[in-house]
Amino acid sequence: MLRIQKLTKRIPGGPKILKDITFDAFEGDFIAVMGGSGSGKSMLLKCLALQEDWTSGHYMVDGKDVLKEGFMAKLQHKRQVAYLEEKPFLYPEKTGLKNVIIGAVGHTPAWRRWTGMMRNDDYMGAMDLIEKRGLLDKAHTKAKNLSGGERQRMAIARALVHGAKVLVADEPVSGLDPHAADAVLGELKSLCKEQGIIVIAVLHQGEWAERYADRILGLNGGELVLDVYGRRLTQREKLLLEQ
Ligand SMILES: Nc1ncnc2c1ncn2[C@@H]1O[C@H](COP(=O)(O)OP(=O)(O)OP(=O)(O)O)[C@@H](O)[C@H]1O
Repeated sequence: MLRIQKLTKRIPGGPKILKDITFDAFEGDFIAVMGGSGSGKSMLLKCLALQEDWTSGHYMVDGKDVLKEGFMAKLQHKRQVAYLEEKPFLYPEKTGLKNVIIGAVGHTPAWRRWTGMMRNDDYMGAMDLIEKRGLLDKAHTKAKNLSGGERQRMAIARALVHGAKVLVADEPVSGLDPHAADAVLGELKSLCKEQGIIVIAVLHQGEWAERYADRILGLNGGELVLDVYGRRLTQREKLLLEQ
């Protein structure tokens, strides 16, 4: 379980970008984050993935505040939170499989990334993840020849290769056609329901959020202005995100 208490982020010498954000997330939750441009959505995900320092707040993971723990505990938490970018980088000349195995910068020794050498258990683990994403027939296809949706699903496999329990995804379906977007979001949903992974995804389109997420968090000007469970947003709530 994650408990985010009063997360505040201020850029040194600049304004507060996130202000006292507080919410809990439980195993298997699919949480959509919505808000206008510049409302702080990406910064929230980066803070959750510990890619950005918090100015203040408490980040409770299974009862412990990871911000107060030592370097190793922070590193361990970082490994448990996978960060999926809007357009994840895959090495275009390498196969989907190799990308899944060696692409996770920071988790794989540099010499193995450069040489592409793989251990048998790396291979089996990656193939298993690829198969679960329904991409077995694409495992040996070069990344440059994968469709946008396939690339995104391959990137999901890569994000999970180190056993993440939380997946934060920044606009994972932006630029995809509706069919591919459905496949990606269906994939994220099944990770929540079947494996208990917490997914926190920035989704621009309300209809995706309403169809797939259990809960919608709304940001405006760095503040949490909405926390809505299992229902469509009202017109008034939609306006809160725009003002
Ligand atoms: N490193 C930084 N230095 C200064 N300002 C920053 C920095 N990172 C983000 N910001 C500012 O913080 C605010 C929130 O940024 P963020 O990227 O989280 O917005 P967003 O909601 O994801 O927007 P969009 O939907 O347009 O991607 C913006 O005003 C942005 O300019």
